[in-house]
Amino acid sequence: MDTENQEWSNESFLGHCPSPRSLHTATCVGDKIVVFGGHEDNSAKNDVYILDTVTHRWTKPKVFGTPPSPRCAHSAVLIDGERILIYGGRDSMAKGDIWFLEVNTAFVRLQSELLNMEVVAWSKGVTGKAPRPVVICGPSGVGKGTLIGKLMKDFPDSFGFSVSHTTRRPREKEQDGVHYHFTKRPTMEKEISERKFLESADVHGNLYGTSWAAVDAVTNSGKTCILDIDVQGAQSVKKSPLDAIFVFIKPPYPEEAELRKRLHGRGTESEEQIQKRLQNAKAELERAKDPTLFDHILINGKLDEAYENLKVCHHVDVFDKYAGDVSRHTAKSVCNLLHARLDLICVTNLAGIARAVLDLSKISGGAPGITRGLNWVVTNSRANGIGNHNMQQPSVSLSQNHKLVPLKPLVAGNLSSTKAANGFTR
Ligand SMILES: Nc1nc2c(ncn2[C@@H]2O[C@H](COP(=O)(O)OP(=O)(O)O)[C@@H](O)[C@H]2O)c(=O)[nH]1
Ligand SMILES: Nc1ncnc2c1ncn2[C@@H]1O[C@H](COP(=O)(O)OP(=O)(O)O)[C@@H](O)[C@H]1O
Repeated sequence: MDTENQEWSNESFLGHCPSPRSLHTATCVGDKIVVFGGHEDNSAKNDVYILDTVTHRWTKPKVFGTPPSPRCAHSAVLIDGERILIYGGRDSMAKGDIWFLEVNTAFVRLQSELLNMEVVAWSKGVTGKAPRPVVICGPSGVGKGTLIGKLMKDFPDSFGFSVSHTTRRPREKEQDGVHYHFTKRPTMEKEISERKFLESADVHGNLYGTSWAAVDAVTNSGKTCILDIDVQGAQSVKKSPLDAIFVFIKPPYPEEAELRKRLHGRGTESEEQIQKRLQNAKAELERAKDPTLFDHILINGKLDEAYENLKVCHHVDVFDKYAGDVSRHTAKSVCNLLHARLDLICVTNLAGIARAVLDLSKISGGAPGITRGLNWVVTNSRANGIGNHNMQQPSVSLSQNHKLVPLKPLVAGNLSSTKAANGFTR
């Protein structure tokens, strides 16, 4: 439809077009239209297609991250020209989850430039302050594996390990898929060139890397993701949007002698390999002095003490997880919320019974990890007052036949005036 001349035309298009479908969404992003999901022949879909309205060409973009489950009848709205928020929908059951399809974030632009193709990236939306991933670094033999093992054993429901890929040979007790994904160098190099890795590095003569899938598997389960990677990897992750906490583990003095003793005690490396690891340890300890990289430096002298200290680093985050709890919101924070109206999305069911506002003003993270900091405010639209709010996710019935609507900015001025531009009263 030419909206200037008010004329319909039947256009032809090039490229890889989506199969016929219904109940999908088509979201305008500049000159492009991004189509997601929908319904075809009794099954829901979760694929993504992009139509360039200038060149009239369809493309199936390269997709990073784990996509949401197939769905139709969902809602979609573009946020800040960068990412499409996808809410709810259904396959055989109604859904109330939130996803972000990043179409123009820094991460997507970089990947698109590197691959010279259309790229999109999925990130799961999480309400409240979901736990931040934790990157653990330290020289070989310092006790990273031992400390992480204790944490995972004591808190299996809270922490999940990002299983790296490596080209080194498995040690006697190591299991493929649990400690590492053991692979061959040509295979890993090919996968790195296909951009399946968040970061990778040559360490002690072997390739190591964290795949997007490894991080997604943990973050999508809602657990805190723990990454055991070297300092080069930490530097790459620092530049990514993963928003992690960085912990460096140091040996007690004399550092080199202690590492040598522990590596000999572990008995998993040859003398030559131990020498190489000790040599690299010097550089790693030096790099750890960079005050911009690490949030916490822990000395693993007495194991129990180091473990208690490590738990303190994590506890900060475990408590953060609950800081966004609905019950903690006060009337004051709702007023603040109204001031951040450009960041709000309204969800209304067609029966008009209930209305929910999703506050996006505090979101953080994003692909390749989750997007955290979302908050729901449910209001009773009949009462038309945000005064009798409660903070909770809409019921699943709200997840059908809904629409996502970006709210308009408030009129300038004091909120205590009787009525705001959108009809909400205080
Ligand atoms: N960059 C990067 N480093 C990794 C990864 N996985 C493990 N490493 C690091 O590689 C180094 C060697 O690990 P490993 O062979 O298990 O030996 P260990 O450190 O002596 O237990 C350690 O510094 C690990 O932190 C990864 O995915 N990426
Ligand atoms: N605090 C500690 N004191 C003494 N030995 C330790 C301590 N922490 C770990 N170890 C031992 O040191 C060796 C290396 O530990 P490991 O966890 O494999 O190190 P990393 O994963 O950093 O290479 C293991 O044999 C482990 O039992």
